[in-house]
Amino acid sequence: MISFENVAYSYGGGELLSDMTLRLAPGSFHFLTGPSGAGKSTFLKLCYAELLPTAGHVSLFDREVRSLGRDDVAHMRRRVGVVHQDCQFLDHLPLAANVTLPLTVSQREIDGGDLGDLLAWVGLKHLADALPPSLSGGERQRAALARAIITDPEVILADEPTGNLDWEMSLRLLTLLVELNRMGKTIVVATHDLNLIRQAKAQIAARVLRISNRRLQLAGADL
Ligand SMILES: Nc1ncnc2c1ncn2[C@@H]1O[C@H](COP(=O)(O)OP(=O)(O)OP(=O)(O)O)[C@@H](O)[C@H]1O
Repeated sequence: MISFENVAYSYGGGELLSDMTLRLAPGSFHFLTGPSGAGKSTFLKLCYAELLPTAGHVSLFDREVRSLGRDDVAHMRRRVGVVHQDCQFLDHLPLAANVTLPLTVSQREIDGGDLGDLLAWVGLKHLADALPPSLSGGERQRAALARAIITDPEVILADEPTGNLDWEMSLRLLTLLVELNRMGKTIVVATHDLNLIRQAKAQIAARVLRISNRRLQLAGADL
């Protein structure tokens, strides 16, 4: 699905990420950990071609990202759903319209029943008409997840999706991600929350990647 071969990334100073080699298999579930500023968000941006590596090769669905034109990137992005750390919304549009925005911009539509099912699945059907500023942190995160999966992507990348949530809401979000993985989606979740990782590992065969000293390591079974 996504592969890195000796990938490095630098924002201009020294290398932030160095010599990373990895293959994310279809249907896998990975957590990505590492200290603040280690480069977790940067890693995810490399995964969806928001950034291009400064050395090495990133392939998305067997295509080298540097060879992709603008249309190819747009097409690839539909196959990758991203839940951003800050999950921004258009505040003047109701939640339902925000969730369907990725379809609207590509001039596609969703059946009203399917949208209702999706909102019900994330527990937000009763808030379909609410404006984003009135939503709680947990509601925003679940809306961001619904928006990320409305295009039925094969891969879901989530950047600190439980960052500001209490434990109960974090578990609720984790359950949704686990269900998506059981449906066959490939998932990568960047998180600081080791308890969340332990909880997930009790339910699914999740692997834990750690960025340490610019390198990618596979964390041991102790987590
Ligand atoms: N656009 C940018 N230009 C220059 N430096 C950047 C840019 N974006 C991020 N950085 C720097 O790169 C480093 C890694 O940032 P990144 O957001 O990838 O880390 P992170 O591991 O996700 O951090 P956190 O856990 O705090 O979210 C940080 O030092 C950050 O300041």
